[in-house]
Amino acid sequence: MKRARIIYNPTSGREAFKRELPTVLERFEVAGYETSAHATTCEGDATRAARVAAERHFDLVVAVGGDGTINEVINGLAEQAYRPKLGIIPTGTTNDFARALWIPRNIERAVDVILAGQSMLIDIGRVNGHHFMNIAGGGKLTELTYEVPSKLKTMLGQLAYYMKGIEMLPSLKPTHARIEYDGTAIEEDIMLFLVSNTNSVAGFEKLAPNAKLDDGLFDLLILKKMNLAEFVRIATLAQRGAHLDDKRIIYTQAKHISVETDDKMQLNIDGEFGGMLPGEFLNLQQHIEVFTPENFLEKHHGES
Ligand SMILES: Nc1ncnc2c1ncn2[C@@H]1O[C@H](COP(=O)(O)OP(=O)(O)OP(=O)(O)O)[C@@H](O)[C@H]1O
Ligand SMILES: [Mg+2]
Repeated sequence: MKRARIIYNPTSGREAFKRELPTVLERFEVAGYETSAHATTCEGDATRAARVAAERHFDLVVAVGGDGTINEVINGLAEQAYRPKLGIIPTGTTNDFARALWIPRNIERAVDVILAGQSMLIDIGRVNGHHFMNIAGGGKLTELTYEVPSKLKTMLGQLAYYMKGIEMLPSLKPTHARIEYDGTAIEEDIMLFLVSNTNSVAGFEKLAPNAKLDDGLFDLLILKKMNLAEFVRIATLAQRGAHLDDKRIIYTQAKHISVETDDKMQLNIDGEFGGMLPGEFLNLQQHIEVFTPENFLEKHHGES
């Protein structure tokens, strides 16, 4: 019999999962999985639980929560020689990663996707010993993702980011950076940089339009030095993916990226604080096998 481990964060965004847990367990059992569940108790607990599930050779690990929980689960799996397949039930606040994979937010529908059994191997990133599935980056504005309190995100959604973003605008200033990507070296005064694996970032769905989940490459987006008005204009353009032609933007793809800055710069990993730069980013190609909806796979295969 196949074995599944459900790892759920009881504190993520919508706290409705616990009520549905018996139904979900039942559905996995009926589908032929011997299934157990673990409620996370604190930060880092999902990483431990996922590592144990890999060591015990579970067939399937289901991450239930937001991007923070999925990131922790992936960090538990990534260094293991045997890695269970990954199912996702998005019950977080923003759910960027689930959105990028077209995984439905409805719990029953998300279970349907896992039990339908269609999966793909996706790339993940590693920087300074931490793994990420969505995005990493640096620059004052990227601190938004963890500066905005969870409660406010739940109440206001995207609006919470805008409010906090506007508050931070006056403090944005460039720093001198040395960036190397696959053998090319540049030096620039930059506002921020993003190393992305998916095209869905903090609600900007066209920020890195060429990002593919399994090509072994990151999309690297760099915003050069600019004044406030230019910054606001580019942010507006980015909403509809019209920012890439601007001369203050560098947009390229690479497998290996390193970034070093003159001023202290925090590293953001999948929306959480990830220590300080410098950073060395490496793409681990097709490293995790994740269940996705059939229509997403069709779109994906159509493009590649
Ligand atoms: N029992 C717990 N009590 C407090 N925090 C927890 C507990 N279990 C897990 N956590 C932490 O909660 C953090 C936030 O969870 P998660 O990212 O899943 O939800 P979210 O922030 O609401 O969603 P999103 O990231 O999609 O906006 C995780 O980084 C995790 O470390
Ligand atoms: Mg989170």
